[in-house]
Amino acid sequence: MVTPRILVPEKVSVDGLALLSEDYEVVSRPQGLSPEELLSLIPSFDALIVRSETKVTAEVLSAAGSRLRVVARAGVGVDNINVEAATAGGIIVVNSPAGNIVAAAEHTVALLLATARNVGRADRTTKEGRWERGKLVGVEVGRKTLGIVGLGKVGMKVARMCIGLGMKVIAFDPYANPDLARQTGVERLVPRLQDMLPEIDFMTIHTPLLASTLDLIGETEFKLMKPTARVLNVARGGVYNEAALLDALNKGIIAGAGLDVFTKEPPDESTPAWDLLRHEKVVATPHLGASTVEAQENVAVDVCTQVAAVLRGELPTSAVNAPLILPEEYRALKPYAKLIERMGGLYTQNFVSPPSSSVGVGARHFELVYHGDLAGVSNSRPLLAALIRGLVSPFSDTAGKHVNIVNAMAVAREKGIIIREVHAHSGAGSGKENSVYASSVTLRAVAAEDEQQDREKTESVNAGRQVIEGYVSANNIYISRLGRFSANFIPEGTLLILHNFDEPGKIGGVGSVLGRHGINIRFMQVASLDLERSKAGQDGTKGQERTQSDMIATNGNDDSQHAQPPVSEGSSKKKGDEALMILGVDGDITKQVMEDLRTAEGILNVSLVQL
Ligand SMILES: NC(=O)C1=CN([C@@H]2O[C@H](COP(=O)(O)OP(=O)(O)OC[C@H]3O[C@@H](n4cnc5c(N)ncnc54)[C@H](O)[C@@H]3O)[C@@H](O)[C@H]2O)C=CC1
Ligand SMILES: O=C(O)C(=O)COP(=O)(O)O
Repeated sequence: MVTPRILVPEKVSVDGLALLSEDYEVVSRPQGLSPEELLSLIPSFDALIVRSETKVTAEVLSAAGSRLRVVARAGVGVDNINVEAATAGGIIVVNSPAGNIVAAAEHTVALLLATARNVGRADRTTKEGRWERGKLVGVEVGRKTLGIVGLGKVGMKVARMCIGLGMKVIAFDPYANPDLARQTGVERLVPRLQDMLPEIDFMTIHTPLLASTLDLIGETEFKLMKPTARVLNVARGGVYNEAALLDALNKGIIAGAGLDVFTKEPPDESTPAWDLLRHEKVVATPHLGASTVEAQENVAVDVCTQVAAVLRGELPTSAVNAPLILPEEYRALKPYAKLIERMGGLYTQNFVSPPSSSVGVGARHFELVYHGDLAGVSNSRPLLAALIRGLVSPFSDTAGKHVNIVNAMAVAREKGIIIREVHAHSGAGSGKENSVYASSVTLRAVAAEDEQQDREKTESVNAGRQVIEGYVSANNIYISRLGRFSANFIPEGTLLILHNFDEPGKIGGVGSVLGRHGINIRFMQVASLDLERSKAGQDGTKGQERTQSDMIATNGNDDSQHAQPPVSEGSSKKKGDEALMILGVDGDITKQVMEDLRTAEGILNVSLVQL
């Protein structure tokens, strides 16, 4: 038998590699490989172990052919790996979700203090022979307010450490577990990003880099901050818009920045990061967040153990692209799992992430109602796992996608999500329009018990606003209801969902905005207000509750998209005048496209949904 070969084109701790070298041939190139070298070497390897510098593109994965079985990321972020292409090629991607989080959090605190006390400049000028005490007066962090964006594993550690430094911590993360945040001492979880901006003295970001977090902090956000505010980034370059950050520092809109990560690493002269690195008000480090002896041992041991497992034909512990459904359940449940996962993704992106740059706060408790034939499903775990994956994925590059039937409950608990399953044995479908389908599913946000006193919230939930219904027909999946609107579309690809007044000219207006930006429209549909059910205030499900799962999710909020339109006094607009336009599009939907759509006449709200 040929000995499996493992390529390691980065510096990975020998403690991990030692676990592999006895049984496998390990080819280590700690200086790195050029993209061309990687392409030519990869076909003769069974496993690839990388950190953040190697770009594992679709081209690399296709050049690998059928021999490559596993790509391991000795760290957290997998944004340098094309996970979709790996999944399509049957290649398992694993990472080390927790091995370096202490290191990343400590580095954040190091940058916090260095930024507050001008440590970088002081060190440089002192070495140059200057003694500039008067120019280097800093600020204290104790009793100051830190705003954390992204209260996941690293964010939570930073919160604990900074509370220890005497800081007041507030946070924004639509998918944070509020109970855990409270127990940790986080004073407040704000429902919208901009709510915290005028208040904070320091900001630190700990989100992954996703379509929804790219340029999360730009010109508008910096302008809302105090001129004394300082910002930190030990997550990923691109979450702060680098050009806007440079401008904010140059114009004194904010006071300083501590940066470990950049859009291009190392930055070259073509990026604003080049000037940021050299800026007087910036303390910069070359992506050192995870670079401690301890963290490197942890992540190396973690991923090398998993690589060995995969090469032995076993399942790894932290697969980023693990299967959702076991093969035997695959055929019967696959379309429903796909439908429910998409409904979860649609929920999060349509109801939780309203179109404005701010992201809202999602519901914590859901009801998942199986109608018709599906009500008889005996093992619904893959369906629940699909829902968790759909709800969580838009906010995560790894946690969401690695949700599978084994770990779904744990992920749900971590996020504070609770899902109540209802098996509706009232014939095929309970809602009027569902009755034509053999099986359909309703996902509805419900008020959590501790929110029952909150009358407004309870009413908004009772009004049945955060509801999605879908069905499967001939193995295709469809959405038949979105909020208060009856619809019929395939939840796939990039969708723009526009809430508007149903008046002539809307379609032309939206078409011309998209045309101007070179966006191709694949399909378009107008969903009208379902007045009957809207009036009833619910979807009338009279399901017989059969199982109750102890799971789940996030913070309740009303959905802005389905709030009443701003009908002015004397206006002739009535409830029935609202509609949803659902467009399937191809092309890059930038912030500018969203802004232009949002400001188009008669448009009340726009969501960008990627499924
Ligand atoms: N500089 C370095 O060397 C290191 C960087 N990292 C990076 O730090 C980041 C965080 O890592 P973890 O804490 O392990 O990830 P995590 O997945 O545990 O936490 C991320 C959190 O961000 C939240 N989030 C997602 N989108 C958001 C949005 N639009 N607004 C607010 N919150 C949002 C999620 O709900 C989640 O709670 C990752 O990008 C990772 O790659 C991690 C380790 C070392
Ligand atoms: O784990 C992560 O996400 C990191 O950013 C660490 O990157 P590195 O392994 O040090 O290249």
